[in-house]
Formats: sequence, structure tokens, C-alpha cells
Amino acid sequence: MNVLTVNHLSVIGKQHRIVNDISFQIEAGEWFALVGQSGSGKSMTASAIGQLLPPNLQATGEINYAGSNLLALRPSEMRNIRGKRLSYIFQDYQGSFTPFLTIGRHFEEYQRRHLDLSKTARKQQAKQALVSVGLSEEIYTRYPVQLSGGQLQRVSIAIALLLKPDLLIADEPTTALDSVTSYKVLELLSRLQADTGCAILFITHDLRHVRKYADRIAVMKDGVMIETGNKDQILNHPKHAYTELLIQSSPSLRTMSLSAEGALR
Ligand SMILES: Nc1ncnc2c1ncn2[C@@H]1O[C@H](COP(=O)(O)OP(=O)(O)OP(=O)(O)O)[C@@H](O)[C@H]1O
Repeated sequence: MNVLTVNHLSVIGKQHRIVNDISFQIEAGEWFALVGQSGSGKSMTASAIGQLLPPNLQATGEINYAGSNLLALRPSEMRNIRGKRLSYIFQDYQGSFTPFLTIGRHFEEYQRRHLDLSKTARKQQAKQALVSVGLSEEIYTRYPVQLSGGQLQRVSIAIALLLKPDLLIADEPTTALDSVTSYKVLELLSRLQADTGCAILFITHDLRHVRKYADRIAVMKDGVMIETGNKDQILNHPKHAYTELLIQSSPSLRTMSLSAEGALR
């Protein structure tokens, strides 16, 4: 069953077409990776899904989710879906936090917008969510500046998954983190996906990040989706020269793909 169906999506600016007539589906519970080099249109695709495009850009086509075409929804209807059934985590997690509000207040604001819970229940739910992403309950009373990048990204994930969305859009969530912390965040996402059954649209320019986790991969180049397929097919038998180039420029993948070829001989 598809959780999201994108048909003929284009993102258009005054001068140019940033995303050009792309179509894809995300199945319930799958890890769908959108890869491509910087500027290929991945983030604008992700933003179009949640009506988060900058005001000078417009989306055309259809994005079907939970029985609605998201592009046709009023902003208030979209706000209701965003955060509740469809959540985001971003590369710039720091920008998602207000420096003078505690982590607890960030949870509070989110919970009050979407849930009807008592203050005590909200606090309890937030603390449980912190523990579920491997953080201590004490983080609840801390300020963002008192946390490391990895801890803050974990808090973003805890908030994004609080209402058990059907789809989590993770736009380069590990780009600003060191490699060990990135690895831990990816492991965490994978575990939480198994626990909650949510689908993940995972955006990255680094194919290594999808090797272990993705079920399917779509490759974007200059606003066009040039290739989509299951992970093994894309990584071991890319059809497009550009996909080959992405793999070649990712050393550990090249080794992996060569050894896979060797094993087949
Ligand atoms: N507000 C805007 N107005 C006009 N063009 C924009 C705007 N925002 C982004 N773009 C352009 O859209 C193109 C696609 O950007 P996008 O952020 O989707 O790329 P990306 O594949 O996500 O890259 P990255 O990996 O660097 O985030 C880029 O050429 C960018 O310059």
C-alpha cells in the first residue's frame, strides 16, 4: 500500500524549473532514499510535499497523501496534517529550536498544538519520548545550547515521532554531525522505524548513508528523477551513467559493488 503518491510534480520559480515532472510512490513502512548531488532538487521536492516551499516557488502536479492532494489543501488543513501524520527532521536542527525555551517547552508547544492532554500527561509523554531516543529525562529542563548536535537531533526525532506519523521526511539529518554521531542517529531512526512502522523519505547526497538502511532509492539530477529501483538494483546495476558516477565517487560503495560483482562471477 502506498502512503504517498507523487504524480508529475514540478517546482517552478520565476526564471526556471527546479523540479521537473517527477513521479514516485512511497510504500507504507519503507525507507525510501532520495539521492543526488547538491542542487539537484531533493530538498525542494521534500518541501513541496509539506507546502513548505519558499514563497517565490510554486508546485504543480499532485501529491496524494491520506486521501488528499496536499498541493490543493488550505494552509490550515496542511498544518493539521504536518506534524501529526507527516513529520520533518532537517539538517539544520539548530534552526528548529528557540534558544531561550527549554527542551520541555519545545515539546509543550508541539503537544498543545496537536494533542488534548493534561500538563502532567504532556510532561510524562515528553520524558518517555526522550528516553525512547536514548536521552535522559533530565534533558527536559535543559536549554538547546546545553546539548550537543547529536543530542539535539535526537530531540528533533523524538518530537517528530511523538504522534506516530505515517511518514517521516528526513532531509539530510546527519549532514551536520560527525560520522560516529551520524551512525548512531541512523541506527536510531532505523530502530524507531521498526517500532512505529512509519515510512521514511530519507534525503541525502551521500550514497553510503543509504547502503544499509534504504529499501528503495530514487536518483535525482538537475530536477529530474533519472532512476528509481530497489537498493541492490540501483547500487549493483545502475542503469544511468550519473548513478554510476555517484557510486564511483563514494569509495566504500565502489568496493562493495565490485565485490558484489566478484561474488557473482
Ligand atoms: N527560494 C529559491 N528560489 C529560487 N531557487 C531556489 C530557491 N531555493 C532553492 N533554489 C534552487 O533550487 C535548486 C534545488 O535546490 P535544493 O535545495 O532542492 O537542492 P538539493 O538537491 O536539496 O541540494 P542540497 O543537497 O545542497 O540540499 C538549486 O539550484 C537552488 O539554488
